[in-house]
Amino acid sequence: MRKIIVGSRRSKLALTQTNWVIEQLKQLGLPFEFEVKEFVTKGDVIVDVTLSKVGGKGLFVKEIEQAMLDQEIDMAVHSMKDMPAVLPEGLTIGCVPKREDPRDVIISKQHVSFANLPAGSVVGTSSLRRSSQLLAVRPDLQVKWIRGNIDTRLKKLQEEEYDAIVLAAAGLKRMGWAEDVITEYLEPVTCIPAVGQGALAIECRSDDKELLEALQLFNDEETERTVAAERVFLHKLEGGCQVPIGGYATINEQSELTLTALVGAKDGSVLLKETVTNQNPQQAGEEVARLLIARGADKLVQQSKEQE
Ligand SMILES: NCc1[nH]cc(CCC(=O)O)c1CC(=O)O
Repeated sequence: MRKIIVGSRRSKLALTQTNWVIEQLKQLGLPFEFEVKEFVTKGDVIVDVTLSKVGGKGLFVKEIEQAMLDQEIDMAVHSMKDMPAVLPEGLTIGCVPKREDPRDVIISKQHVSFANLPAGSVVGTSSLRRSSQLLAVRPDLQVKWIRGNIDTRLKKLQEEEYDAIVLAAAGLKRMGWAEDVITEYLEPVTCIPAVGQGALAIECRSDDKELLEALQLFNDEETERTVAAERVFLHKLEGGCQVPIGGYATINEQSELTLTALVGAKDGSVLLKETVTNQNPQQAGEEVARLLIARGADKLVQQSKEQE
């Protein structure tokens, strides 16, 4: 039986996700053995600077992708939102499992909702997307940068000067911590999630026909289509994480896809949001990008790059 070597970051969340996927693939009867190989990526080592300053989201996946191209590993499970819009030549997303909760959540020390946080409360996040959207509703709050894995951030909330932090529901649910820690779910109308948030990407080599075919059993078409639309938009804007940028798509009973996307100014002074409905993920992503660019989104992205 072929042994599939699965690369994973060493964080608790990454290993939990990787082992969960392997378990699901085994239950679906895939004719493989699996072995996990752990990686400590640049994104895991550099925890003292804002992510956007050290090269962005690619940091979590690059080394694992190189190992895959070098045939040291065959497959990797990533958080979709850590994936750059374009994959390296020779690699592909072999399957997209069903999406977990896409929402952001507030975890507040005193268990008070976002609306009821006292003026001046300190909210921890290192995401421009989260901070700009939250400050747009509550300009009286103070944002303080926070980095590290989700377990580190939960610890910092208790031990450091934060009144609340913002995290993705998905990571907490996958860890089994959601019930214990979440104070409030933020609906996408308030806080558009990151492109791909809550979804996983199973990456493998484009020429690994045997694995690609087997992985199709674990693909969720609705998630694949919604995430595809979001990622087309991301690619058109190519903002990295230097501007507030978000995108969230859903599919209704008529199988129509609705995509809402957001681009903002770094300081939160401008937030542009557009929604489109289209059957076709590629068209939805392109259309929403076009509408936002017509309103100056590309200039916001350009400005933020010049400021770096
Ligand atoms: N920014 C890091 C990151 N990358 C993926 C997740 C988990 C959520 C997901 O899979 O979308 C997280 C933590 C967080 O944002 O709370």
